Amino acid sequence: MYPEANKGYTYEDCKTTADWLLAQTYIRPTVGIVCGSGLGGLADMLKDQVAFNYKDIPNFPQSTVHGHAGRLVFGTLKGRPCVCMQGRFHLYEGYPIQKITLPMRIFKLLGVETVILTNAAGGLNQDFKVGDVMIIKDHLNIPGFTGNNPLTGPNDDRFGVRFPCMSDAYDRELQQLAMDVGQELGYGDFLREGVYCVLGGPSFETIAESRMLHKLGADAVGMSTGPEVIVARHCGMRVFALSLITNQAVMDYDSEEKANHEEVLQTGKERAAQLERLVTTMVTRMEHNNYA
Ligand SMILES: O=P(O)(O)O[C@@H]1C[C@H](O)[C@@H](CO)O1
Ligand SMILES: Nc1nc2[nH]cnc2c(=O)[nH]1
Repeated sequence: MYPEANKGYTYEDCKTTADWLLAQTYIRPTVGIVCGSGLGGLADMLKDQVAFNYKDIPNFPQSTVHGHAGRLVFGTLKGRPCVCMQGRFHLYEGYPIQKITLPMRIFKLLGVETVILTNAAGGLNQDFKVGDVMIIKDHLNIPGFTGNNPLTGPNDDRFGVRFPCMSDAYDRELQQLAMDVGQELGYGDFLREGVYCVLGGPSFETIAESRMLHKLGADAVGMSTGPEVIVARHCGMRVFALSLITNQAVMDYDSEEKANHEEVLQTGKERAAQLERLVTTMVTRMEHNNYA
């Protein structure tokens, strides 16, 4: 009924991977974290680490992008059991969309209840500056507009319903928590909120494309996160996501700026410490407030 290309991993495939991981570590994570480009330092915050190279995990794809180490790290953040992807997968690496989102289903089967995703993104909102941290309140999933949605293909009800709602994709309590924590830590000057737009990449946007995306309501543009959020929500996990604005999308024909991956990684390095503190504090508070 469905073309072979749209066949994702089965429930049993996902279970094989999750059971393999559960057999290798006593840590039972309730929080899953995904590190964006240049933001892998988040994983180093975990204590009592048990780490796996992606190449050693059954069914797992490999990281091919500089700034994505390709390690799955289990550990604790202030006592709370977590699992952290130090490196994610992207459509432009050539993986089918079901493969880049597979880790979300593995998270679910490991017992994860809340997913925190980070990414590097280009700023479209003219009020944003490089180094700003944008709490994602919604997304535009452009690959989905052309039928490239990670839930395409047979639906397995053990994961979730055929037609999942996405108007509540980004958990509002967790957005508020991030705002509160950010203000307390003195990050108010660079903390923003907005709409993230996913494109397939790997080419950065033309000036006309950036202008169009801005007109469509996007505040930042990137190459990930949206598909992962769809799969995480499909299987009932709470989602919080943020973008580090690593560069300004070029919107002006007189501009001399040129988007490049080195700048993306450099901005990640410069903001890493604050981002790590924000996420760590949020995870601690989630526990106190019985989030998750
Ligand atoms: O994994 P993320 O979304 O953080 O990575 C972004 C998009 C591209 O992979 C890369 C471009 O510099 O950064
Ligand atoms: N598509 C896209 N992805 C990014 N990741 C980091 N910066 C950018 C950008 O400007 N555009």
